[in-house]
Amino acid sequence: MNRISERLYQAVQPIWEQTHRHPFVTGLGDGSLSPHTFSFYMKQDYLFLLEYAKLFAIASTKAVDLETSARFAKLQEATLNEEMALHRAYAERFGISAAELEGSQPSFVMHAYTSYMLKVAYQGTLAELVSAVLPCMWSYWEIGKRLAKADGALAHPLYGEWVRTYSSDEFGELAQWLIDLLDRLAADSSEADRARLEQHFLTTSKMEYLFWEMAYREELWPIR
Ligand SMILES: Cc1ncc(CO)c(N)n1
Repeated sequence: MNRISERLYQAVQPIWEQTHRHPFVTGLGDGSLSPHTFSFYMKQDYLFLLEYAKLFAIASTKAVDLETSARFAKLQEATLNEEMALHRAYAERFGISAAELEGSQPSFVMHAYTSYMLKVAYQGTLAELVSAVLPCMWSYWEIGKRLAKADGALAHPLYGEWVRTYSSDEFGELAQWLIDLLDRLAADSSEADRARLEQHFLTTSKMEYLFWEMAYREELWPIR
């Protein structure tokens, strides 16, 4: 099969490599990241995941077969109750309540990123939706795997749990399922359709980078 995922992976390499070198990401691995900055990130990521989970609900309604529809419904459930539970547990350690997390002020980048994906989800095909949401999962898996190899990163008292979550086989299987699904959905698509999928994938890969940058700068909006 002509796997579109291979083409997408090649296309985003320059962006993903920049992401691996970003000081927020390297700081998670060597423990040099400030806890205050991490807590800022957690609040934005909590708002992000609340919107991200909705994308899976939309995907579930766009899926044709039972298995795909059910997997997306389960993915929404796991995002809200498992991935976001990690954030709630982290927040508690910082003395931030779940209500406070949900009531955080949304940053410009969080807003722009989730709005883009929701637009694609409402207007596009299931393949388009998947191509837009895939960099989130796939790039986190790549980051998790890379950080897991850094000395002491898995055992770090503050950031170890983050690294363990995103480098886990369980998270990797989810990402791989989404990659394989996109390959199947795009198997017979035209070059014009494939180019559109690549555009979404590039756009949200850049948004991922900007999300790290926003968190590192603790920037809510570039203008007051
Ligand atoms: C911004 C962002 N991208 C990806 C993930 C992984 O689901 C996450 N939690 N947050």
